[in-house]
Formats: sequence, structure tokens, C-alpha cells
Amino acid sequence: MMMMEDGWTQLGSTVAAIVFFWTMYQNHFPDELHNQIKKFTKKLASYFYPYIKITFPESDGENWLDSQRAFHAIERYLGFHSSTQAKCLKAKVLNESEAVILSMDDREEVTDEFNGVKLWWKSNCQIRNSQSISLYPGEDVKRSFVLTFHQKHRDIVTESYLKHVLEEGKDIALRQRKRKLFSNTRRDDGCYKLWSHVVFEHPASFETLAMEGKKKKEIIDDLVTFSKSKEYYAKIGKAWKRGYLLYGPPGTGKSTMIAAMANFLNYDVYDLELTAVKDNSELRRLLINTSSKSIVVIEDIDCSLDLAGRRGKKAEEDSEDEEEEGNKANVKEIVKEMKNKDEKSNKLTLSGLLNCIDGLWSTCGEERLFVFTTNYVEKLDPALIRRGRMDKHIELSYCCFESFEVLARNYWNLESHELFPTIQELLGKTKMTPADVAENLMPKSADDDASVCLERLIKAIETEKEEARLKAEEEKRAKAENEENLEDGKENKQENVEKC
Ligand SMILES: Nc1ncnc2c1ncn2[C@@H]1O[C@H](COP(=O)(O)OP(=O)(O)OP(=O)(O)O)[C@@H](O)[C@H]1O
Ligand SMILES: [Mg+2]
Repeated sequence: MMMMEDGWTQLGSTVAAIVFFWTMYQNHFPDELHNQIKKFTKKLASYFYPYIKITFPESDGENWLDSQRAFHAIERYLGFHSSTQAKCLKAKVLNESEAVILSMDDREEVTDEFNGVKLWWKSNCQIRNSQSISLYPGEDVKRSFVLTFHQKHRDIVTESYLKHVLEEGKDIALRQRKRKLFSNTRRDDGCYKLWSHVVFEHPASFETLAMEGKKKKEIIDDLVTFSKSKEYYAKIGKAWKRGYLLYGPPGTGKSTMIAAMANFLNYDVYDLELTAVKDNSELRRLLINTSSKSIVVIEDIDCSLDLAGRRGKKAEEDSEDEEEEGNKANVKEIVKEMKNKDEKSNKLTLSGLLNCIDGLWSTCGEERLFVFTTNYVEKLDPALIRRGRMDKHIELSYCCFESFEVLARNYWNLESHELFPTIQELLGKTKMTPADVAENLMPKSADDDASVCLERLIKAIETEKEEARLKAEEEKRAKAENEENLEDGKENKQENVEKC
């Protein structure tokens, strides 16, 4: 096509040039005639060359960022759709962890079709001899893509095709990238980078997540609806984000569910460690520097929320025992204290956090999930978890039989077993976390088979049940003693009053 097109170009240009010079020569003609000739020249040129060309340079002066984005989206689109046509391809490995990306080599030509319209793409590369000294070796290269199409398709190309190419190119780039797990923890050497990352490769999926099927489906539907609701959020005037609060005892799968969500939606994960954040403005900077299609996670929000005393996680571990009792009251006090705290004091505050979740700053970036986890939902400030901030509250609880069935399938490919009814009965009466059930299902030696593991699980549940019974008895006894003491105290008081 391009060869034929070049021939037309030359012929068209020659005729147009002759008519143009003739017009110039005759420019003493009256204006009206002059315009007529001009119109005719144009028509004649487009008759001989009825094609339109659009160039997409890799960088374009002031708009270099936008043009780079468009250029790379086109590059991905063409690399993905036309790699079978192009004879020479380029492979790009962005860094060790990234997949190999194929794209058209320089000066390659490929065709594309959109709604019955044929289009031609060519990749161009111009090498300029730059006089400036560059830090980077190599020549000064100016790359571009040129799109050619018949002029009768101008509307469809400019109104639909280009949008389609850019959007699909962006989507392909997202699909081809390796997802990342970002964290904001400070390094030991004192250096601090807002986010550092590793490749996110967690094997969790909703299929392997142990929970009731109905609940799981509800969550999956919610995520799918969210990820497809760009227009809807724009229509209702809300930032395209959603908050999830995952709560439940340790080992019930909160972190596993976050990994399953990220894998399901193909999102990056930003693990936000609040205890490493200096103040509200740092939190804001962290948030601004998160990308779209990501999950911002704050794990154990009840612990991280101890912002007033700036107590780190380590300090918390040290005083864990004494805290256990007074924790509930403490957190309420802390939250109250934080609420009263002067915003200007340049610290990380609850209102700073709330602002980041749904204030003006939260609209930087789109398609983001905020996920908080906690073991103690009752300790959290209602302002933090109200709907609109945390739109969906999901309880992850002890292992029920349905969850056990998922784990048995994961660990042993078991759909049924003669020991299942016993396990079903026991799980109905005992609180055992999926983590504990999973641990018992793991083979401990090469001789362990499914039956050995199931029997071990039954023993473990029975032990758990017995321990729970003893604990309940102990608590009952302690309560009765307490009440007796109170009664005695009341009687003594009464006696004293009477004596007086
Ligand atoms: N619902 C579940 N489905 C599948 N595996 C689970 C589930 N819950 C726990 N597990 C297993 O137990 C391990 C611990 O689970 P996880 O870290 O997700 O618990 P958690 O609720 O985040 O606990 P914590 O509150 O202590 O952070 C996981 O690695 C996983 O193997
Ligand atoms: Mg966890």
C-alpha cells in the first residue's frame, strides 16, 4: 500500500504544484476567480491523493508527557495486534522483573481494520545530529507513528478509532505489566523513598479463599461492578474509589483476601504503614504518588491509629500484655485525643487520614480501593468506618464446613471423604480459624495422606473444643466469684450503715 501510495503522492504533488504556480502566475486575476482556482487545486490534489496522514511523535515539545503516553499506547496496541504482520519486531525489557514487550521495529508498516475501515500504520525514526552533550550514549532519535487512511473515513477515525487505539493500548500495557507491591517503610540506613516496590506474586485467588460461597460471590460481584463503573461514578459526581473494611480474628484470611482481590482485578498493592508516616503532608504525598488501578491497604488499622503517641509497632509488641485489657478504652481515648488535636501541629492525625480517604486529595488517581483490616472492629472510630469511607464491611470469621471444603479441595483435591460428616459436626460447635484448619491439612511427612491429615484435624478440633469448654468454665467460675464478692461487699456495707 505504501509503495502505491508514494506513487500517488508524487503525481498528486506534481499536478498540485503545476496548478499552484500557474495560479501564482495569474494572480492578477480577480479575487473570486483566484479563490475558485484555489478550491479547484485542492480538489484536484485530493482526487489524486485521497489519503490523510496523522503523525504521533514520541515527544512533542511542551506536551511531551501527553505525546509520550499516546505514543506508548499506540506502540503497545500495534505490538499486540500487528506483531504477526510486521517482519521486524523490537523486544523491550523495561527492567529485570518486567515481561518482554514486543513492538514494531523502525520503518515497519502494518495494516489495521476497524469497523470495516482499513488503516495503515508506519513507524518512523529520524536520527538527528545533536550538538549538545548528552549524559546518555547513543544518537538523538526522533520516533513517531504515522497513521494513513482514506479521507472519507475521517470522522470514524478521529471520533472512534483513535480513542479505541489509545484505550486498548493503555489496557494492554496494564495487562502486560508485572504487578507491584509497594511499601513506605523507612530503610535502616535512614534514606527514605516515598514508595519502594517488589514484584507482587501472591498465589491467593478467590477460588482458593475459604469462605461461604454466597458471601464470596457477593464480594466478587461488588469488585466487578466497581471496576466497570467509570462512567457511573462520573455521572453521580463521586471519585472512582471504594473502601473495604475487613475484620475478624487473626488467621481468618484478611490479608489473603487482599491478595486475592489484587490478583482478581489485576491491581497494584500499596501497603501503607501508617506508623512510618511522619505527618499529614507526607501521607498526602504518599497518596498522590499511588497509581490508578491499585489497592491502598492499611493493615491492623486499630494499631496504626495510635498516632498521638507515635508509638511504633515494636513498642506495641513490648507492652502487648498489659494492653490487652485496657486496649478498648485506650483506643477510644486516643481517637478522642486525635480528634481534638490541633491540625496545625504538623503531625499525622485522624482527620488527616480521613481527608486522604475521601477529601479533595483522594480524587488524585482513579479506580482505587482502600482496604483496612482489623482484629477489633469495635475499637475503631465510627467516623473512620462509616459508609462512604468504608463502603463494604466484610467479616472474616472462624472456619465453617463450607470453608473447610474449599481448604480440603486446595490441599488434597478432596470433594468428599468418610470423615467429612464428623468434621462438619465438630466445626459447627467449635471456633477454629481457617489458618489452623489449613495448618492441620498440610502433610507433615512424606507418609501423610489425606486420611492422616483429616484425623489430625479432628483431634485438633476436639482439643480446641475441650480447651474452649475449660476456658468457659473458668470464666463462669470467675464471674460467679466476682458476683459473690460484690454481694458480700454490699452486705458488709449494709451492716455498717445499720451499725452507724
Ligand atoms: N479464608 C482463608 N482461606 C484460605 N486460606 C486461609 C484463610 N484464612 C487463613 N488462611 C491461611 O492462613 C494463613 C494466614 O492468613 P491471613 O494472613 O490471611 O490471616 P489474617 O486474617 O490476615 O490474620 P491477621 O489478623 O493476623 O493479620 C494464610 O497464609 C492462609 O494460608
Ligand atoms: Mg493479616
